Amino acid sequence: MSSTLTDRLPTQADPALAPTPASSPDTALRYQHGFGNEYASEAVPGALPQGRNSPQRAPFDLYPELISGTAFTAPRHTNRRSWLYRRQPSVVSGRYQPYAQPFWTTGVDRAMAVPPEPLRWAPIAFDASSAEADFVDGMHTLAANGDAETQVGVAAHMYLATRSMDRRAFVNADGEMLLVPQQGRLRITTEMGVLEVKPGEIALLPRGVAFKVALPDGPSRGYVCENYGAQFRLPELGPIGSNGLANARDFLAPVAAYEEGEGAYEVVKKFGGRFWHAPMKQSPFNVVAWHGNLAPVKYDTVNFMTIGSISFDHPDPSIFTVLTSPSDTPGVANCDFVIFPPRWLVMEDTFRPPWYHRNLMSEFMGLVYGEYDAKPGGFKPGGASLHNPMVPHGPDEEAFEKASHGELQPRKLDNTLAFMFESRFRFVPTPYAMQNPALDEAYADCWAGLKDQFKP
Ligand SMILES: O=C(O)Cc1cc(O)ccc1O
Ligand SMILES: [Fe+2]
Repeated sequence: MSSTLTDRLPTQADPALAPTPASSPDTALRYQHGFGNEYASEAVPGALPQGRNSPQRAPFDLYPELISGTAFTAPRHTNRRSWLYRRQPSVVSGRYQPYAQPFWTTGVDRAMAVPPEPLRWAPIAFDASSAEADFVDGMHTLAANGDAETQVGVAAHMYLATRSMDRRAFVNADGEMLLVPQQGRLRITTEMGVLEVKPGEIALLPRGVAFKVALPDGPSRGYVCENYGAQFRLPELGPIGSNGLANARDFLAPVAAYEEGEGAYEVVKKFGGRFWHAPMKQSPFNVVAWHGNLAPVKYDTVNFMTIGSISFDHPDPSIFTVLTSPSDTPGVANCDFVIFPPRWLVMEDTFRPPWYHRNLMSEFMGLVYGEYDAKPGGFKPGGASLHNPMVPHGPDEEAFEKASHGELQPRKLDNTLAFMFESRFRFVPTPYAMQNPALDEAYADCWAGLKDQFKP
């Protein structure tokens, strides 16, 4: 059944709308700028009520529906909600039945014995479980912590998707989803409109907002942070000042777009760690206008204003934080999303790669493209590494040798994008991850040759 999206030009009711930056590849798509703004968008002029949210009858007899991503009483600076004006409310649905998705797990698995040593995976391959899988069925949890019931922790997943979702939608009631594509673009249709992301860009999809994913480039792979905790937000900038790192204006939210075309939908819902599905007679992408500050957004990491040392020493990687999900303890994140983008290294008399270290925080890392300076050989795009609390790690032998003896000219680390999901909670790898042929049994050998070179 074919369907088209009505994506008419924005109207006066779109004050936040500005042209998409020239760097964007999305010629057909339009976006609104900003992070956590009061966005407003109409696919049909006049569809947004003015001056109130729920008039006795909304324009064009649309149904107003409020989606609250935070408690009604959350402090104003964290409060997120949007008003959707739709052809039918979301509650119009068939009955839910259990749905099988065995590779997508939720929260800490206390029965799992986690080795207290560094773990690393080669690129996770498309295997039998991902043949003929869409974004939902192709999701594979590599590691998770916390508990969706108590709204604590995150999971690190890898999607291995070969099929677009057609008349199938997904709703995650357990957490928001931060998508980090590694191979192939994703065209993400959401209740609030359509976003397209390519490797190097990220998408942040709010908890509870229905979406579906099409794959314009065919088989697609990438990483997902499913966040059961407080919503990701921009970090405080402290002495950095009022500009820098990820600037709010570079985040892009979609404009309202509703789907036309006939045919039933299947809605798959993740709810309390279990999966359910229900038939729907209508498309859930039936929102004609919306306003509010809860919205899916995308962000191109080329816009990250990277700050580093211009004197000496290697700074803590918190300087590369794009988004943070705080926990109840100040400064100790439920999860930080940190990137290692192209940048200049200019430090004098400094061992420039990461130091050898142990950390209270747990570090799940992935590589979108290029080489990571601490592991030039062994860490590959599409792979992953996991350094849990107090697990020692650092540059491999090759990186140590080069960085200890190389000439300290200014040097550009170019064509590289690694990232880290850093959490206060230990990541527990899944059986899928621990039994995966990509698990690098020889990871520890990359440090084995580091000799005692003490010369008193
Ligand atoms: O371990 C890693 O590779 C991530 C990391 C990078 C860095 O520059 C400093 C600390 C750190 O944990
Ligand atoms: Fe580290």
